[in-house]
Amino acid sequence: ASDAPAAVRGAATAAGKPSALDAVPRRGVLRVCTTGDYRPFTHRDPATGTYSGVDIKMAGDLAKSLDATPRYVATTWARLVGDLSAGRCDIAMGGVSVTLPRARSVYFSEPTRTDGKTPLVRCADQDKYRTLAQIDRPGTRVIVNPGGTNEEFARAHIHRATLTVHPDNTTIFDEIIAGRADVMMTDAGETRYQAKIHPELCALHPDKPFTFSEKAYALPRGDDEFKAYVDQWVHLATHDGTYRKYENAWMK
Ligand SMILES: O=C(O)C(=O)C[C@]1(C(=O)O)C=C[C@@H](O)C=C1
Repeated sequence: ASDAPAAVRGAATAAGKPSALDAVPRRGVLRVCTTGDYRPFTHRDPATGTYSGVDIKMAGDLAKSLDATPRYVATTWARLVGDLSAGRCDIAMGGVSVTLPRARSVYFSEPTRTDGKTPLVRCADQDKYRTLAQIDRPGTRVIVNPGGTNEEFARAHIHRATLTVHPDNTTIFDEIIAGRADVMMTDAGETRYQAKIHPELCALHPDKPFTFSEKAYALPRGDDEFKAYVDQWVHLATHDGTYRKYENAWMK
Protein backbone atom coordinates (compact mmCIF):
# COMPACT_ATOMS: atom_id res chain seq x y z
CA ALA A 1 0.00 0.00 0.00
CA SER A 2 2.85 2.35 0.78
CA ASP A 3 3.91 2.88 -2.84
CA ALA A 4 0.43 3.94 -4.02
CA PRO A 5 0.46 7.52 -5.31
CA ALA A 6 -0.71 10.17 -2.87
CA ALA A 7 -3.91 10.85 -4.82
CA VAL A 8 -4.98 7.24 -4.38
CA ARG A 9 -3.77 6.85 -0.79
CA GLY A 10 -5.34 10.15 0.23
CA ALA A 11 -2.98 13.01 0.87
CA ALA A 12 -2.23 14.13 4.41
CA THR A 13 -1.41 17.54 5.79
CA ALA A 14 1.95 18.28 7.37
CA ALA A 15 0.29 17.62 10.74
CA GLY A 16 -0.60 14.09 9.55
CA LYS A 17 -4.36 14.73 9.34
CA PRO A 18 -6.12 13.74 6.12
CA SER A 19 -6.59 16.69 3.78
CA ALA A 20 -10.11 18.13 3.65
CA LEU A 21 -9.80 17.58 -0.10
CA ASP A 22 -10.26 13.88 0.64
CA ALA A 23 -12.15 14.05 3.93
CA VAL A 24 -15.01 16.26 2.61
CA PRO A 25 -16.05 14.01 -0.31
CA ARG A 26 -15.67 10.96 1.92
CA ARG A 27 -17.93 12.54 4.57
CA GLY A 28 -20.29 14.02 1.97
CA VAL A 29 -20.46 17.16 4.09
CA LEU A 30 -18.59 20.48 3.87
CA ARG A 31 -18.63 22.11 7.31
CA VAL A 32 -18.78 25.89 6.86
CA CYS A 33 -18.18 28.27 9.77
CA THR A 34 -20.28 31.38 9.18
CA THR A 35 -21.61 34.21 11.37
CA GLY A 36 -24.99 34.63 9.63
CA ASP A 37 -25.09 38.34 10.57
CA TYR A 38 -23.58 40.03 7.57
CA ARG A 39 -25.73 40.67 4.51
CA PRO A 40 -25.22 40.41 1.58
CA PHE A 41 -22.63 37.71 2.36
CA THR A 42 -24.08 35.53 5.12
CA HIS A 43 -27.54 35.79 6.64
CA ARG A 44 -29.28 33.44 9.04
CA ASP A 45 -33.05 33.78 9.07
CA PRO A 46 -33.89 33.90 12.79
CA ALA A 47 -37.33 32.33 12.23
CA THR A 48 -36.26 29.34 10.15
CA GLY A 49 -32.52 29.05 10.83
CA THR A 50 -31.95 28.99 7.07
CA TYR A 51 -28.80 30.60 5.69
CA SER A 52 -28.62 32.77 2.58
CA GLY A 53 -26.18 35.21 1.01
CA VAL A 54 -23.55 35.57 -1.67
CA ASP A 55 -21.05 33.39 0.20
CA ILE A 56 -23.76 30.88 1.13
CA LYS A 57 -24.39 30.40 -2.61
CA MET A 58 -20.66 30.01 -3.04
CA ALA A 59 -20.54 27.47 -0.18
CA GLY A 60 -23.23 25.43 -1.92
CA ASP A 61 -21.21 25.44 -5.14
CA LEU A 62 -17.97 24.51 -3.41
CA ALA A 63 -19.66 21.64 -1.56
CA LYS A 64 -21.27 20.39 -4.78
CA SER A 65 -17.93 20.42 -6.57
CA LEU A 66 -16.67 18.08 -3.83
CA ASP A 67 -19.72 15.77 -3.99
CA ALA A 68 -20.84 17.09 -0.63
CA THR A 69 -23.58 19.24 0.90
CA PRO A 70 -22.84 22.24 3.11
CA ARG A 71 -23.49 22.17 6.85
CA TYR A 72 -23.35 25.59 8.49
CA VAL A 73 -21.57 25.90 11.82
CA ALA A 74 -22.62 29.07 13.65
CA THR A 75 -19.74 31.23 14.82
CA THR A 76 -19.06 34.88 15.74
CA TRP A 77 -16.47 37.37 14.47
CA ALA A 78 -14.50 36.99 17.67
CA ARG A 79 -14.52 33.16 17.52
CA LEU A 80 -14.22 32.55 13.78
CA VAL A 81 -10.47 31.95 13.56
CA GLY A 82 -10.47 29.87 16.77
CA ASP A 83 -13.35 27.68 15.58
CA LEU A 84 -11.63 27.03 12.27
CA SER A 85 -8.27 26.31 13.90
CA ALA A 86 -9.93 23.94 16.40
CA GLY A 87 -11.28 21.88 13.48
CA ARG A 88 -14.98 22.71 14.01
CA CYS A 89 -15.31 23.41 10.28
CA ASP A 90 -13.47 22.90 6.99
CA ILE A 91 -13.70 26.51 5.83
CA ALA A 92 -14.95 29.89 7.10
CA MET A 93 -17.10 31.86 4.65
CA GLY A 94 -19.22 34.99 4.73
CA GLY A 95 -17.57 38.36 4.12
CA VAL A 96 -14.37 37.45 5.96
CA SER A 97 -11.64 40.09 5.58
CA VAL A 98 -8.05 39.05 5.01
CA THR A 99 -5.83 40.35 7.82
CA LEU A 100 -2.19 39.60 8.54
CA PRO A 101 -2.79 38.74 12.22
CA ARG A 102 -5.38 36.17 11.09
CA ALA A 103 -2.98 34.91 8.42
CA ARG A 104 -0.64 33.81 11.20
CA SER A 105 -3.27 31.25 12.26
CA VAL A 106 -5.19 30.36 9.10
CA TYR A 107 -4.71 30.27 5.35
CA PHE A 108 -6.70 32.60 3.11
CA SER A 109 -7.95 31.59 -0.31
CA GLU A 110 -7.63 33.78 -3.36
CA PRO A 111 -9.76 36.87 -2.72
CA THR A 112 -13.32 37.13 -3.97
CA ARG A 113 -13.58 40.94 -3.87
CA THR A 114 -11.99 44.14 -2.61
CA ASP A 115 -13.62 46.30 0.04
CA GLY A 116 -12.79 48.92 2.68
CA LYS A 117 -14.24 50.84 5.59
CA THR A 118 -16.55 53.73 4.81
CA PRO A 119 -19.25 55.64 6.76
CA LEU A 120 -22.92 54.71 6.90
CA VAL A 121 -25.05 57.57 8.29
CA ARG A 122 -28.58 58.98 8.29
CA CYS A 123 -29.01 60.65 4.91
CA ALA A 124 -29.82 63.93 6.69
CA ASP A 125 -26.21 63.89 8.03
CA GLN A 126 -24.49 63.15 4.73
CA ASP A 127 -22.30 66.24 4.77
CA LYS A 128 -21.37 66.01 8.46
CA TYR A 129 -19.42 62.76 8.52
CA ARG A 130 -17.50 62.36 5.28
CA THR A 131 -13.97 62.35 6.68
CA LEU A 132 -12.40 60.73 9.74
CA ALA A 133 -11.60 64.22 11.07
CA GLN A 134 -15.29 65.16 10.81
CA ILE A 135 -16.35 61.90 12.47
CA ASP A 136 -13.84 61.83 15.33
CA ARG A 137 -15.17 64.87 17.19
CA PRO A 138 -16.72 65.18 20.64
CA GLY A 139 -20.45 64.69 20.34
CA THR A 140 -20.34 62.17 17.47
CA ARG A 141 -21.67 58.76 18.47
CA VAL A 142 -19.91 56.01 16.53
CA ILE A 143 -21.34 52.51 16.74
CA VAL A 144 -19.58 49.27 15.92
CA ASN A 145 -20.15 45.52 16.03
CA PRO A 146 -17.70 43.48 18.11
CA GLY A 147 -14.85 41.18 17.29
CA GLY A 148 -14.03 41.88 13.66
CA THR A 149 -12.13 44.37 11.57
CA ASN A 150 -14.81 47.07 12.10
CA GLU A 151 -14.05 47.20 15.81
CA GLU A 152 -10.32 47.16 15.13
CA PHE A 153 -10.68 50.06 12.70
CA ALA A 154 -12.91 52.08 15.04
CA ARG A 155 -10.59 51.60 18.03
CA ALA A 156 -7.62 52.72 15.95
CA HIS A 157 -9.31 55.88 14.62
CA ILE A 158 -11.88 57.03 17.17
CA HIS A 159 -10.38 58.96 20.08
CA ARG A 160 -12.63 62.00 20.65
CA ALA A 161 -16.03 60.74 19.49
CA THR A 162 -17.85 58.23 21.68
CA LEU A 163 -17.65 54.61 20.62
CA THR A 164 -20.41 52.15 21.43
CA VAL A 165 -19.94 48.44 20.81
CA HIS A 166 -23.34 47.06 19.84
CA PRO A 167 -23.51 43.28 20.26
CA ASP A 168 -25.80 42.49 17.34
CA ASN A 169 -24.69 43.30 13.82
CA THR A 170 -28.18 42.72 12.44
CA THR A 171 -29.84 45.49 14.53
CA ILE A 172 -26.98 48.02 14.55
CA PHE A 173 -28.50 49.87 11.57
CA ASP A 174 -31.75 50.46 13.47
CA GLU A 175 -29.75 52.24 16.17
CA ILE A 176 -28.62 54.85 13.64
CA ILE A 177 -32.10 55.22 12.13
CA ALA A 178 -33.59 55.68 15.63
CA GLY A 179 -31.03 58.40 16.36
CA ARG A 180 -29.29 56.50 19.18
CA ALA A 181 -26.03 56.52 17.20
CA ASP A 182 -24.71 58.61 14.30
CA VAL A 183 -22.11 56.73 12.31
CA MET A 184 -21.12 53.16 11.57
CA MET A 185 -17.94 52.55 9.62
CA THR A 186 -18.04 49.24 7.87
CA ASP A 187 -17.22 47.56 4.57
CA ALA A 188 -18.36 49.52 1.54
CA GLY A 189 -20.30 46.51 0.23
CA GLU A 190 -22.32 46.40 3.43
CA THR A 191 -22.94 50.18 3.46
CA ARG A 192 -24.29 49.93 -0.11
CA TYR A 193 -26.55 47.02 0.79
CA GLN A 194 -27.87 48.58 4.02
CA ALA A 195 -28.48 51.93 2.27
CA LYS A 196 -30.42 50.03 -0.36
CA ILE A 197 -32.74 48.34 2.14
CA HIS A 198 -32.99 51.33 4.55
CA PRO A 199 -33.97 54.51 2.65
CA GLU A 200 -33.09 56.60 5.75
CA LEU A 201 -29.45 55.53 5.53
CA CYS A 202 -26.76 56.70 3.11
CA ALA A 203 -23.42 55.10 2.25
CA LEU A 204 -20.73 57.78 1.99
CA HIS A 205 -18.13 57.46 -0.78
CA PRO A 206 -18.31 53.64 -0.93
CA ASP A 207 -16.19 53.77 -4.09
CA LYS A 208 -13.45 55.61 -2.13
CA PRO A 209 -13.32 53.90 1.27
CA PHE A 210 -10.80 54.87 3.98
CA THR A 211 -9.04 51.50 3.76
CA PHE A 212 -8.25 48.77 1.26
CA SER A 213 -9.10 45.20 2.15
CA GLU A 214 -9.90 41.91 0.49
CA LYS A 215 -12.57 39.31 1.22
CA ALA A 216 -11.57 35.67 1.00
CA TYR A 217 -12.33 32.30 2.54
CA ALA A 218 -10.34 31.16 5.57
CA LEU A 219 -8.91 27.65 5.56
CA PRO A 220 -7.15 25.53 8.15
CA ARG A 221 -3.47 26.31 8.34
CA GLY A 222 -1.34 23.48 6.99
CA ASP A 223 -3.81 21.88 4.58
CA ASP A 224 -2.01 22.85 1.38
CA GLU A 225 -3.93 20.41 -0.83
CA PHE A 226 -7.29 21.83 0.18
CA LYS A 227 -6.01 25.39 -0.21
CA ALA A 228 -4.80 24.65 -3.74
CA TYR A 229 -8.22 23.26 -4.65
CA VAL A 230 -10.19 26.14 -3.08
CA ASP A 231 -7.90 28.71 -4.72
CA GLN A 232 -8.50 27.14 -8.11
CA TRP A 233 -12.24 27.05 -7.52
CA VAL A 234 -12.37 30.69 -6.32
CA HIS A 235 -10.30 31.75 -9.29
CA LEU A 236 -12.73 30.16 -11.73
CA ALA A 237 -15.87 31.40 -9.92
CA THR A 238 -14.58 34.98 -9.75
CA HIS A 239 -13.57 34.98 -13.42
CA ASP A 240 -16.45 33.09 -15.07
CA GLY A 241 -19.16 35.44 -13.73
CA THR A 242 -20.52 33.15 -11.00
CA TYR A 243 -19.57 35.32 -8.02
CA ARG A 244 -20.72 38.47 -9.83
CA LYS A 245 -24.08 36.83 -10.61
CA TYR A 246 -24.67 36.00 -6.91
CA GLU A 247 -23.63 39.51 -5.89
CA ASN A 248 -25.92 41.15 -8.45
CA ALA A 249 -28.85 39.06 -7.23
CA TRP A 250 -28.45 40.62 -3.75
CA MET A 251 -27.62 44.15 -4.83
CA LYS A 252 -30.33 44.70 -7.44
O1 LIG B 1 -13.92 40.76 10.61
C1 LIG B 1 -14.14 40.65 9.41
O2 LIG B 1 -13.51 39.91 8.68
C2 LIG B 1 -15.21 41.37 8.75
O3 LIG B 1 -15.02 41.87 7.69
C3 LIG B 1 -16.51 41.31 9.41
C4 LIG B 1 -17.16 42.56 9.86
C5 LIG B 1 -16.25 43.33 10.82
O4 LIG B 1 -15.25 43.87 10.35
O5 LIG B 1 -16.58 43.42 12.00
C6 LIG B 1 -17.48 43.43 8.72
C7 LIG B 1 -18.68 43.90 8.49
C8 LIG B 1 -19.87 43.44 9.19
O6 LIG B 1 -20.60 44.53 9.63
C9 LIG B 1 -19.57 42.57 10.32
C10 LIG B 1 -18.36 42.10 10.54
